[in-house]
Amino acid sequence: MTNLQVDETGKWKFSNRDELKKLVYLHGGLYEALRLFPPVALQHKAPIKPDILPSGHKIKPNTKIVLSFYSMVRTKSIWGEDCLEFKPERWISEQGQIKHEPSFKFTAFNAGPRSCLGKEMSFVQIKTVVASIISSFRIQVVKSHAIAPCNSVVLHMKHSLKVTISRNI
Ligand code: HEM
Repeated sequence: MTNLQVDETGKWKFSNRDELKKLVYLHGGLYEALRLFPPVALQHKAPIKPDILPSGHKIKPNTKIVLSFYSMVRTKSIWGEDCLEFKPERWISEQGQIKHEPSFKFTAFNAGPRSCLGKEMSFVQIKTVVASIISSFRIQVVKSHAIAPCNSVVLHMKHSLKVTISRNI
């Protein structure tokens, strides 16, 4: 295992997954973004035979149950009083290590046997790309820009995201 390295142009170099695991705050920021804005914001399931939900509700076969992941992350009983806040620290333990949450609580990749097969791979890619970009560029959201979610199957931004980009000196 090698340390994070900076190449001759000042950019970070990553040669293996262990190095990416050291970027704890980046991990927290990415998980927090996916927590508050899960790309798959709604999910539906239907039992093939009669079932009883943890709430006690009896469900007939083929009844469609819609789960709102978008609402779950905004529920105090699940994520706490500060559930609406963007807090990367939520994902960092007191020892400064990455903190894990059960997949039935952090549902951005779904949970159970049909959960996302690309979760680990997507984080390797996202972390590598984001770390490379922010080591070279400074990105700031345009203050007057209205940020709003768009009604669609996959959650995306109604007015896109306007930013200014400048080179890190
Ligand atoms: C941030 C990135 C990603 C997010 C948030 C995400 C989220 C999800 C979610 C919510 C599901 C369940 C969909 C459903 O049941 O309706 C899913 C399934 C799946 N994802 Fe991802 N995904 C991501 C990236 C990827 C990547 C990069 C790959 C492949 C390299 C991938 C492969 C799959 C596959 C194969 C399934 C179907 C699993 C099954 O049905 O057994 N995903 N993903």
